[in-house]
Amino acid sequence: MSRSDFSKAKRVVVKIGSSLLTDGGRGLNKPAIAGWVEQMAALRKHDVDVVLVSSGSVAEGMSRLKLKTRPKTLHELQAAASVGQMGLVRRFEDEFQTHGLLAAQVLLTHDDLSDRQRYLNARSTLLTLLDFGVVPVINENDAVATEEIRFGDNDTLGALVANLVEADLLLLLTDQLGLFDANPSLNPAAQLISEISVNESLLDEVAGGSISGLGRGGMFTKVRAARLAARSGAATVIVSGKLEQVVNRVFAGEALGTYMIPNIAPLAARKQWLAGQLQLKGSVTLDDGAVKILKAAGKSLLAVGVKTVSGSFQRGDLVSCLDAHGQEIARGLINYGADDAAKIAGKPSSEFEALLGYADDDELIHRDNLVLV
Ligand SMILES: Nc1ncnc2c1ncn2[C@@H]1O[C@H](COP(=O)(O)OP(=O)(O)O)[C@@H](O)[C@H]1O
Ligand SMILES: N[C@@H](CCC(=O)OP(=O)(O)O)C(=O)O
Repeated sequence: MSRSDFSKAKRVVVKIGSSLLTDGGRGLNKPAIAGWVEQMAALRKHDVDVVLVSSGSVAEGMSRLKLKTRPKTLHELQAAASVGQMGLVRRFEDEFQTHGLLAAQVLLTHDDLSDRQRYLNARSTLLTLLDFGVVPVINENDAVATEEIRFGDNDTLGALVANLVEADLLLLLTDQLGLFDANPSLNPAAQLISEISVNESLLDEVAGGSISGLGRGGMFTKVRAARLAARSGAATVIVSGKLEQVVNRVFAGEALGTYMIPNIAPLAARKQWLAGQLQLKGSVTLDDGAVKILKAAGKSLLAVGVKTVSGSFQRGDLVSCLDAHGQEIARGLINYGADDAAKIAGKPSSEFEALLGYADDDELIHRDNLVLV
């Protein structure tokens, strides 16, 4: 896909970051919100489905509660988010209404998307809203999201939503012109990267964290988001939400921001869901033979190829498969808990019964539950 194809996109996820929405921490930037909504409404007029992922609940809550700095404790953050979310959705609802559009609030936690059934439920709800012509306004359900079940940043949430609704385009609107070859907030000589493949390993070096105290993930999570989105074939553009008519101009193919080219083979729907799982419960280190077999794709992981097991996980948990250098090569849902996996590591399945007193699946991780990274 090249930039000129963006105009053919039928479904787009627009993510607006905290750094941008909050007018430097002084509550919501209302004129800017009106501007983005106007542009999204223009897309709707051309029958493009629009899903909005908006941050800003904590920042708006801080402003309403007159807190000068971002709260430190989780409960204060959750309280601030609950207060702020009211202002956020109200603002979007009012703005969409002026264009004759309905908005719907959808709050998600990581837990909602890591459970396959709930993932599918969320998908059906979002698709139904789009069928109704409604613009879903999504944020993390901060009021209940504890550390273990948080996305933490909305870039990741935006990418998983792009997977869920099979969007063509993910627009990450932020406070910088795009992704630079170094953090421009720290290095004035940094250069904007106009286009780059999501596969490019350089990305891991240049994408730093957020220093504003408002945003959470910085560019690190935007790069990860672009890679996740690419798994369902979505193109990602990281671009400044401060540019005049930015959404329409990106749609028209103008070379703004950073286009993260999704040139990886898209995964089947179930594997996209697996790839979007973030909470690893442990890891298994493989011998070189098993690494080769997994990389050749399409094969299950057998216990015989495992050298060591670490972490405390249960059957069905997500674990990482590492090579001898500790590099992750795949992740998947494991068929044995950590203690049993350690007992059968390096052994053929014919010995499982003698070692464990029972024999379950032959595979440690079945190929349907395994995804290369
Ligand atoms: N290579 C980079 N290019 C651009 N910005 C970067 C880079 N590395 C780190 N950053 C930081 O990422 C910030 C944007 O991320 P963040 O504050 O999380 O915004 P948002 O709320 O929009 O997600 C920038 O303000 C900048 O400080
Ligand atoms: N969900 C929270 C925090 C999300 C957040 O800050 O994300 P981001 O703007 O992507 O760095 C909020 O609405 O304030």
